[in-house]
Amino acid sequence: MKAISVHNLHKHYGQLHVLRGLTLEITRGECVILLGANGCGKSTLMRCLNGLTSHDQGEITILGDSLTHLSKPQLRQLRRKVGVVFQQFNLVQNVSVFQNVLYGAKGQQRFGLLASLACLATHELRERAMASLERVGLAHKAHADCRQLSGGQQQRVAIARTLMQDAEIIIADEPIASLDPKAGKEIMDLLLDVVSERRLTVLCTLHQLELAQQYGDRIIGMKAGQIVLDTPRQQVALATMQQLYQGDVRVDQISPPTVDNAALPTS
Ligand SMILES: Nc1ncnc2c1ncn2[C@@H]1O[C@H](COP(=O)(O)OP(=O)(O)OP(=O)(O)O)[C@@H](O)[C@H]1O
Repeated sequence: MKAISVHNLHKHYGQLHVLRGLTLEITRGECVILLGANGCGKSTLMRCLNGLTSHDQGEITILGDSLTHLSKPQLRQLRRKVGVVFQQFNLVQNVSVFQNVLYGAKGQQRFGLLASLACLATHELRERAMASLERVGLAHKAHADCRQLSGGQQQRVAIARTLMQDAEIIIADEPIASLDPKAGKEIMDLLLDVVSERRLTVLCTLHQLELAQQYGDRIIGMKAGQIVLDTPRQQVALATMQQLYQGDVRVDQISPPTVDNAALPTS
């Protein structure tokens, strides 16, 4: 079954035509890395997939449900199945780590931020929040203020929050962009471990081409609002991916996937 299906997607911001007939399918359980130069429309696509931004034309189907035909309550329900991890972590800064994770359960049992602050969560939810924090190695920081954490630790909290949410799909928009290389690799390792344990589907944008090759089952490349590269990671050469970032290369000049990759890891 397809986790994500996008057909002929268009999105404008005023006169700016950002997504230009984008079509994409992601099967359940796949880990897909999305590459593309600044401004090509990656974040806009991610936001459309999560229903945070509305699209102008085209069809998005998430876990079998078309976003176009959902009522607002149904959309809210569907959003719970799509966890998001952002570059800026998007944590509530003036509350504890534990409360941030608990907040991932919003929508379950009419549970929201106010309830998390007022400690109204059930025993079961609180146990799950602590187990999520343990899974990301931060149980000992449960009562710390998020502002006291490093960037890598804050991203761990964001991942724990998606675990709490019981998401089936994780959309990660440059999750390691603000981290140093070591912390970035640790976060990618954690994310991919969690994803494989729970058989989740991932769509993750990165700008680090070597990491894309290391972590993606499949690599897709965007240019000017369209998918111009779509290939299993074993079949993509670094040079092909680099073409996505060369400003003077037109969409129709991106090389097709090559199989000349003796130097690339195969697993
Ligand atoms: N809310 C908005 N209103 C107007 N223009 C926007 C808005 N969001 C994005 N844009 C513009 O749409 C284009 C695509 O932006 P988007 O953030 O999707 O690109 P991106 O590929 O994610 O870039 P980056 O790699 O820098 O994050 C850019 O030109 C951006 O300035």
